[in-house]
Amino acid sequence: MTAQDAEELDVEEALAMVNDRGRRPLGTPSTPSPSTPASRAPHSSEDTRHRGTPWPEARALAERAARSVRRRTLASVTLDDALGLVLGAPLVALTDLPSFDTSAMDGWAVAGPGPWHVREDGVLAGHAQPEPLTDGEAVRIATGARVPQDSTAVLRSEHGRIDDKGRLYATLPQARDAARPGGTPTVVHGQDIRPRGQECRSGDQLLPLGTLITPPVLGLAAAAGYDTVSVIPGPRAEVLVLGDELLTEGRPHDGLIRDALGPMLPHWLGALGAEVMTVRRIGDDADALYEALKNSPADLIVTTGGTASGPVDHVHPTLRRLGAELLVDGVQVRPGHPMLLARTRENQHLVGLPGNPLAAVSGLLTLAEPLLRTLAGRAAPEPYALPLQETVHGHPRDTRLVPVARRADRAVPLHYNGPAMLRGIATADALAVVPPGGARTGQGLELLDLPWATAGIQVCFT
Ligand SMILES: Nc1nc2c(c(=O)[nH]1)N[C@H]1C(S)=C(S)[C@@H](COP(=O)(O)OP(=O)(O)OC[C@H]3O[C@@H](n4cnc5c(N)ncnc54)[C@H](O)[C@@H]3O)O[C@H]1N2
Ligand code: MOO
Repeated sequence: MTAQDAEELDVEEALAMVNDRGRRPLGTPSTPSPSTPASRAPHSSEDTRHRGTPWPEARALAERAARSVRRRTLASVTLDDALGLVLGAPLVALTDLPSFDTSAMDGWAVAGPGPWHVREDGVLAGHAQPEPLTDGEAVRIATGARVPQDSTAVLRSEHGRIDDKGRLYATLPQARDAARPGGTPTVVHGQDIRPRGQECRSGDQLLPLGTLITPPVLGLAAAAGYDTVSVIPGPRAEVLVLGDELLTEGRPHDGLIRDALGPMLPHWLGALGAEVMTVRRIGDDADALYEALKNSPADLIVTTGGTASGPVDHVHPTLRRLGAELLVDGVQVRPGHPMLLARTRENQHLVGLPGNPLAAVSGLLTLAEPLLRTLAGRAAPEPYALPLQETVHGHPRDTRLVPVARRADRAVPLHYNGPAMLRGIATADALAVVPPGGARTGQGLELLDLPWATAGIQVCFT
């Protein structure tokens, strides 16, 4: 595909190309067929209605919900704003790299066999094109400087010696000639010259559409001549923290507790590819929630708390009042089973995370991760499994997500993994997917990596 073809793609086409390359996680069934309306999936059987959607299916539904979102246009952003986004067009070299024959070392550019007469002037990086050399001539040259035309090689400064008559001799330790009696140390043609176009020619595709823009991608784009890059815009997310019992500072007191999700979620969502617009605390006020949902311009609204059926659990009633379509209403996973996914209006979704903090993490990785990843055009992570260091109890019917640390190619289950606890996940590398009934020592379990555990930079993507 040419750069121009790529410019003409819209986001949906770009996403289709990216996502077709994606792989499904272990144990995830194929996405429900397009003929099965997502809205019916949670109600497909009595059992499901009662207990929620099976965990793998919930993830597939979240991914599929993102694919139903209308076409968005690709954006052109400066390199400063591109980190963590995905290339919306292939990165095509705008120049040869290097763009001129370049000295790879500090030393002398030399022409013909030595010894050489050293010219008075020198050549520095960024300077004008030097005069060509003639055989028997050398000129001082710096790393990164343009090599004079007709140079044979660059002789490193530590491999040359200038005699008292100003003549340069090679003192190459590795020169084969030098080992022979009477042999003259010489230089190999082209040595320590990086020829123009060695890395790429102008027009070469350096990276395909769909590449995650990491720090080295930014560097490569700059080297290849880019000021801006075409990207799939990050989905905009809004976080609504519910609960009258939440404090935003100080120690818990009088039955009030600190909001643990407000400080955590925007960064986590950012690491998953979202552009977080706001975090709002709206207490247990059903009207405030309704207004916030009705007026939100976000692609994804994430609520915390209020998903169960207590007297102030307003999420379900408010979604009904809005006429939202519930795509997932409860998931067969522990913790976090009351989590939900709804289509609030065309092209806008809501993920309802349970209020218990680890249950909220479970909802984040079960529903928000596939949705955001797909909207952002990121490829699904390569599925992988590690053997368990020790037995983990399972839920009789539901999947369990258990924080684990990776130690010497084993998954070590962490304690303090109750639904209300963050102490275990705070030192975890991943969540292990424990099948119903549990898993024994040595059994291989699928792991969902935490974004910063594998690529620390991603946490800075917000
Ligand atoms: N009758 C039932 N009660 C509950 C069920 C159930 O099935 N039937 N499920 C339980 C499970 S499991 C979970 S998980 C929670 C989910 O509750 P909600 O999503 O409605 O959340 P809340 O009731 O608002 O809060 C639960 C818990 O978490 C604390 N919380 C809430 N927000 C935060 C926050 N931002 N930071 C820290 N902690 C937070 C809140 O104070 C509660 O202690 O429902 C069970 N009940
Ligand atoms: O789903 Mo709840 O997190 O089990 O406590």
